[in-house]
Amino acid sequence: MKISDAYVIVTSPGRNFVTLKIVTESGTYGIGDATLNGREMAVVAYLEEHVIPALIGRDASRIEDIWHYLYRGAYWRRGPVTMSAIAAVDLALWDIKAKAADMPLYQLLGGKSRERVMTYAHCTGKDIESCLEEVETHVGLGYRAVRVQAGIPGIPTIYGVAKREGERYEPADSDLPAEHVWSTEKYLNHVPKLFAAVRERFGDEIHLLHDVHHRLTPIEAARLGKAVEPYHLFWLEDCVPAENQESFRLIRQHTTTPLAVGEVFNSIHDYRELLENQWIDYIRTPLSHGGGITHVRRIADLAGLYHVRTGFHGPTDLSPVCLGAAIHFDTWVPNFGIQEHMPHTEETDAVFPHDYRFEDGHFLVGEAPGHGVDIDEELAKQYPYKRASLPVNRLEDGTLWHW
Ligand SMILES: O=C(O)[C@H](O)[C@@H](O)[C@H](O)[C@H](O)CO
Ligand SMILES: [Mg+2]
Repeated sequence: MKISDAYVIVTSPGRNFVTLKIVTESGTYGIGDATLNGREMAVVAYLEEHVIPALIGRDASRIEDIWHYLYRGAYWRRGPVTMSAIAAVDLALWDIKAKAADMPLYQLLGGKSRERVMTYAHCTGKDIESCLEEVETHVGLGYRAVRVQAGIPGIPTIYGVAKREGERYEPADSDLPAEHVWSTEKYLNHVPKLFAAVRERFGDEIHLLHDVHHRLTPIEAARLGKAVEPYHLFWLEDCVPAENQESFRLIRQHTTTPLAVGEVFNSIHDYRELLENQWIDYIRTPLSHGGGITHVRRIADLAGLYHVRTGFHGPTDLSPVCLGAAIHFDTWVPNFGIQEHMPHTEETDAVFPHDYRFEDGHFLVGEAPGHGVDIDEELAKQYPYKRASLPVNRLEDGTLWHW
């Protein structure tokens, strides 16, 4: 199973996606997602200049060896660009191996641990009332879990809420970074009211989640975790920037609100202290940023020792290739928790034909050999790359903050 060709496809059906295709001598091919939102072309260059030339002629069945060749062989370890590039190769190789075995990927991983994959939807509104309407709609669609984010009085733009009513939320929404304003005080005073309103209207059954998007200090995060305890959240996500894993000791000492972290992590080492000290409850690293299946399954296994479950990142800036592979992983992994679900646009779904299905708040894995997601290369050509950047955030006095 020699690799005879490999190339990168950049397409922008509504937003940018980077896809790696690896072809073997027999004609069997696999595809991997290499999209790193706002830094897409860095991964393209890494793949084209440093990875693809080293892949040609290698045995595609040696996934583990190729992983270590790319990881150790780079000398420069970890980092989102490197780990996204390695992930793309890894996902494509698992796709090839499963196709060669004539099996859906979840079978190769160890078979089904569950019949379907619970997802959570994004419910956002400019204020509490419009957010409640969103929850109503999504409960009607069958979701058992919703992420709730609302506009904050006195803050003009806020993470997770679309710019204009009726529009979809898209973070990378301008050529150069848009500038947002942030006030921790206003946010902390408002969020508990949002959760009180949601519980009052929808009762205790539905799972509620919330993303702080790295904006608090540890003691502020502890205050928020305590304040929302009566509304028993499924999780509070990224409550502080997590380079300093030790921050979570303080947060954990103060609150029983479950904590999720890791959408910007790319290595098992980013999690070690968090897991060993039992400071978190869910890991978020998506397959496409964490070195692929080969590496993320090791993180999931380590997490399992500490009762920590998976809750993979699944925004629209990860392509259907990443989502499709994640649904196979979620179907297999013993310590599954939940899967984020932000529906892709029709244009995106047309470029990436796939066999996973969404039904009643859950994903159902497909039975096609491989990870079940393909790319229509002709259609992809109709959507040229356009630079798009994530916003930056400033405090009201102009200080640059975490977005
Ligand atoms: O929980 C989430 O889904 C994330 O926080 C996203 O909304 C990120 O902001 C985005 O993926 C950045 O590229
Ligand atoms: Mg998040």
